[in-house]
Amino acid sequence: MTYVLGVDSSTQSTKALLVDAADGTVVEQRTAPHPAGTEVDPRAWLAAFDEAAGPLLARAEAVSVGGQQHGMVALDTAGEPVRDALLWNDTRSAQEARDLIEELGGPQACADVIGSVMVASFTASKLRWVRDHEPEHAARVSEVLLPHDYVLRHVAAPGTAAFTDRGDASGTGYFATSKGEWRPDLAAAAIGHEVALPRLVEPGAFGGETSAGVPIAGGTGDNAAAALGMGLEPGDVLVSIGTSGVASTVSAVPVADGSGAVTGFADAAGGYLPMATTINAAQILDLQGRWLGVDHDELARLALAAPAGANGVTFLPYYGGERTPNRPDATGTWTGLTPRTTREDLARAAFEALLCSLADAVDLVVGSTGQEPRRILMVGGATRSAAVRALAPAILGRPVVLPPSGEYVARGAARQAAWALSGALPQWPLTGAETLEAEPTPGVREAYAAVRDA
Ligand SMILES: Nc1ncnc2c1ncn2[C@@H]1O[C@H](COP(=O)(O)OP(=O)(O)O)[C@@H](O)[C@H]1O
Ligand SMILES: O=C(CO)[C@@H](O)[C@H](O)COP(=O)(O)O
Repeated sequence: MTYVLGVDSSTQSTKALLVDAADGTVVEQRTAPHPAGTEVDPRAWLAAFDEAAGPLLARAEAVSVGGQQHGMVALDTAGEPVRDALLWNDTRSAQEARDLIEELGGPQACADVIGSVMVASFTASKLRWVRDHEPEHAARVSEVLLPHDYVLRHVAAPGTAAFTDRGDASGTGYFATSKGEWRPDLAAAAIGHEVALPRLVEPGAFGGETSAGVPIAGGTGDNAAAALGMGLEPGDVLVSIGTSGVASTVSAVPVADGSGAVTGFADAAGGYLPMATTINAAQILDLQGRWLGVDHDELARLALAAPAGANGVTFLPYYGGERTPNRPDATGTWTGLTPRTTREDLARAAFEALLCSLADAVDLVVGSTGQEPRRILMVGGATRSAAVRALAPAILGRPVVLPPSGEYVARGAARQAAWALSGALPQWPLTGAETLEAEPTPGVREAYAAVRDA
C-alpha cells in the first residue's frame, strides 16, 4: 500500500487524512482546532499540524497541504511572525483595498492585472494596512507567506526556502494570475519595500521534502484543493459551507470580472477557479444556535418545524462585514419580527438567510460562465445539518449533489501529493453521492433580495 497525507489547514481547524494513493480511500483521519478570531498567531497552525498530521506523517510517502486563502503571514529576517496573521475574513483593510485598486487604474484594470478586483480579504490590502497603521511592524517585514506556505515550510527540512503554488498565489493581490507570475513590485508597493515571496511550484510537482525525506507537493488554497478533492469538472458548481460560503467552478480560461462579483483565481491543476465567496456562512448557524440555546441538531429540528419564509422573518446575515456583496462594514439586519414570531421562525430564518446568501454567490458564478450548471455539489461542515440538506435544493432552486460526509480539501491535498508521487493525476472515484431534491421556494429568495437591495 502507498499512503499519502493530505492536510486542510482551514479557518477553524486542521484536518489530516491518510489516504490510499491508489483509490483515495481514507485510512485514518485526525483533526486539531485553531484559535478563533480574524487575527491569529500563525504558530498555532503549526502546532495544530503537529497534533493532527504529525502522527500520520511517518506512514506517508508524500504530503501536501491546502490552506485558508489570503491570510497575511508577515515574517522578519529570522522567519518569525512580525505580528499575528490577518485572516481572509478580517475586513479592517477595506479602504486599503480600495486604495490599491485605484493605484492599479480602477476595478477593471485591477482584474486585468491580478485576475480579481481586490477586496479586504486579499493579502496585499493587509500589507498596506500594516504599512499605514503599524509602521514599526511594516519595517520589520522581510518575507510574506500565505497560511499553507507557512505550514509547508514548517513541514519541510530546516533551511528549505518557502514554496507555494499558483492557486494560492492568485489570492494575494500581487500575482499576475493569467500569466502565472509574481508581481513583486505590487507586493513592494503594498508594504512599502521589497519583500521575499515563496518560490512557485508547478502543478503536480514537489517543492521540498521533510527531514525524513518525505516529498512535499506545492500545496494550494483550500478552495483549489476542494476542487481537486471533488474532481470538479467544467460545468460543475461547488458550494462549500464552512467558515466561508463559496460557490466555485473550474475553467480552462482566466476570468477578469471588473465588477468584482467573481474572483478569477487559479486552480491547482493549471486552470482557473472563478469563485464568489461570502464571509458569513456556517457561523450564522453557530451564532443562531447560541442565541437560541440549542445545539446544531435541535436548531435544524426547530427550523424544519417552521414554514418556508419563517412567517415573514428575514435577515441579512452580514454579521462580520460582507464580501459578496462587498459591504465590509455591514452588520446583521433582521426584519419582519412580530409578537407572534417563534423560536422555530428564528431558526428557520437563519438557514434561509445562509442559503439565500449562497444562492446569490451561485448566481454570480453561473452568470460569469453563462451556462446553466451541469451539477451543483455541496460540501463543508454545515452540510452535516439536516436542515441545510433539506433546504438547499429548495432555495438554490436546483437539485444538489451531496457527496458522502468527508474532508474534501484534505482529500484534494492528498490527491495533489499522489499526483506528484506518481507523475499522473490519479482518478479517485467519488462513490455514494446523494442527490437532494425539493420543491423550489422562490418567495424566500425574493423576500431576502428585497431586504438586501433596500
Ligand atoms: N451539524 C452541523 N450543523 C451546522 N453546522 C455545523 C454542523 N457541524 C459542524 N458545523 C459547522 O461547520 C463549521 C466548520 O466547517 P468547516 O468546513 O470545517 O470549516 P472551515 O473549513 O472553514 O474551518 C463550524 O462553524 C461548525 O459549527
Ligand atoms: O477567502 C476565501 C476564498 O477567497 C475563503 O474561502 C478562505 O479560503 C477560507 O476558507 P474556509 O476556511 O472557510 O474553508
